[in-house]
Amino acid sequence: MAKKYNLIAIGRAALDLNAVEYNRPMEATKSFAKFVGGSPANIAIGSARLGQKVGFIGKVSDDQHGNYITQYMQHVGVDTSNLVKDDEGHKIGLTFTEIKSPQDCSILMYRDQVADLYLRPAEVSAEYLAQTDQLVISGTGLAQSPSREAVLKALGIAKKLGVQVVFELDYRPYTWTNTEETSIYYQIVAQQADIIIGTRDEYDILENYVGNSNEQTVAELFKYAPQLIVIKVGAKGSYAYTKAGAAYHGYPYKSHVLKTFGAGDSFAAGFLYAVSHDLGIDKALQYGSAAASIVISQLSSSAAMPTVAQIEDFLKTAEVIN
Ligand SMILES: Nc1ncnc2c1ncn2[C@@H]1O[C@H](COP(=O)(O)OP(=O)(O)O)[C@@H](O)[C@H]1O
Ligand SMILES: O=C(O)C[C@@H](O)[C@H](O)C(=O)COP(=O)(O)O
Repeated sequence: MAKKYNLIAIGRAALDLNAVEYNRPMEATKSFAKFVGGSPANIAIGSARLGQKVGFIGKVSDDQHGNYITQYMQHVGVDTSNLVKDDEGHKIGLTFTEIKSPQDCSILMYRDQVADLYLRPAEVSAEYLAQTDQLVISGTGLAQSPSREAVLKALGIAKKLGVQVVFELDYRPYTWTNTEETSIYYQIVAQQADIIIGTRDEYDILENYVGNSNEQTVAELFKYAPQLIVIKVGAKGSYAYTKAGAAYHGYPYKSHVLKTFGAGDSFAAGFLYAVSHDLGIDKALQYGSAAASIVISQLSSSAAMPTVAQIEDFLKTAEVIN
């Protein structure tokens, strides 16, 4: 019988405050526009925009910002029954963005004592996870307890129930104490995940070593559960590898780039949509690249997530970056 959800994501839902005045440093930016953010929330929203049935496990502040995030996610069709309100006064995470130029963008995160990292294991429901085909785990959820144990509980339940586990490495240094610790927890989850998605730099963090080739990285991970591994390299595109030995190159598409953040989350939503619909790995990489090109041409990450029709339209005229 078909499950109620194609995908449930676990991790942070937060706020993006995106510079409205571009091409200047943050010090000179006066106006910021508010959007829902947080990598797993962006992936959930992107997936819902693509018509996937989506749920979310997380924690938001018990205030106007938490209300806004919950309401926005409901508005785009993400189930928020397991997006709980913090009862200990923790606040929402904030991400300020700086757009100095389309090539020179950065984010500044305020993530001290943020509500998402206080998600408790007791707030992860096996009944909820039994209703999904896929669980998307964001690496940042492993950064601190009790969120770390909540994520590991979700992983254990998913494995027991045969739910496909996707690990989005989503490395944000702000919330980690040191990279050795990150590597330990990343390896625990990566070795049990069915699909891993991350940038080359994030795999270096996972390995706690800089210098491995993609082939060395995937050969090591394929000794464990993973069946499909995606390694992204920004404007140079992406690579996908299967345990059966196939390798694919995802070409990036030309875009009227406004800013580069949001690329990874939209890529994940597009890629996972195509994988869930058995469209093949080449198509999945095309969907990921196209979704990313669309999102980086707009101010927001979450609000710019494309529909399937937008991706298909884009691909009709898309030009590959060589
Ligand atoms: N400047 C760019 N122009 C076109 N596509 C891009 C650009 N930057 C990223 N992308 C697309 O987005 C994907 C993910 O970007 P990447 O920067 O690797 O991830 P993240 O945003 O997670 O750091 C890339 O594989 C590529 O398809
Ligand atoms: O993940 C965050 O908390 C910040 C995001 O909401 C923000 O939109 C962003 O930086 C997304 O960038 P990406 O991970 O490169 O897609």
